[in-house]
Amino acid sequence: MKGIFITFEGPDGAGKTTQINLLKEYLISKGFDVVLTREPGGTPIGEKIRNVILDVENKEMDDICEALLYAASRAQLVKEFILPNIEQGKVVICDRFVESSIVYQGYARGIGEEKIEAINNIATRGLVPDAVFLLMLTPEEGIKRKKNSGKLDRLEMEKIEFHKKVYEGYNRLKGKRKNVFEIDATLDVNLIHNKIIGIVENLLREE
Ligand SMILES: Nc1ncnc2c1ncn2[C@@H]1O[C@H](COP(=O)(O)OP(=O)(O)OP(=O)(O)O)[C@@H](O)[C@H]1O
Ligand SMILES: Cc1cn([C@H]2C[C@H](O)[C@@H](COP(=O)(O)O)O2)c(=O)[nH]c1=O
Repeated sequence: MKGIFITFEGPDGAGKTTQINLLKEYLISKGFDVVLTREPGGTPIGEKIRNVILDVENKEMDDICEALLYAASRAQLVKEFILPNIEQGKVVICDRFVESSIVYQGYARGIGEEKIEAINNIATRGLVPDAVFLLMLTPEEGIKRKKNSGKLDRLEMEKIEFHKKVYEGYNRLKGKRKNVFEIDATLDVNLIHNKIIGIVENLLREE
């Protein structure tokens, strides 16, 4: 059996990591072979790229340079980790994927969705997630959560206007894609988890 590819999206601090870990435990308890990864990063090369992108010292980074670095990390991750694991029949769960680039670089930075898709069609080799869980939370609430939980990276330190555009960008994107499942991230952690399980169970039945 071929594996399944699930991604999590949403503004910073929406609760992706929390839900990814819960979903992993649930699927393992049902006997699935599950692997987790994240973007940017997830491979030795990708983690180096992540450090460059998110370093707060890199204030002068050009927007196109940023978009290409995210795509470079993704290209390595798809080739080295995601595709081989899907081929081996595993459930691959990724913290962010192309949708983040479309929203953060394409919309919030203003590069445009078409250019971001063009770069990323090369990076992903055409791979599309079976399901994208979009955890939606207002920028104010997301940044408050992040500030309470530790240091902010270069993207998280952007002005509130940038985070408002990210929120707007996800709202625009969600209607356009059949594989995107929006979930209210202000709900209780377990309630969100149960909603996700319901959708994943359906997906697994269809496989
Ligand atoms: N449903 C929830 N309600 C309230 N707080 C939550 C909820 N889910 C997660 N949190 C808390 O919000 C903070 C951010 O959660 P988490 O790290 O899972 O978010 P994230 O989306 O992975 O963040 P990032 O944008 O850095 O990837 C953590 O302190 C976590 O405990
Ligand atoms: C994949 C991807 C990510 N981003 C942004 C989103 C976040 O602010 C950071 C990643 O940090 P996280 O704590 O691991 O969520 O990078 C982006 O702008 N574009 C992308 O393609």
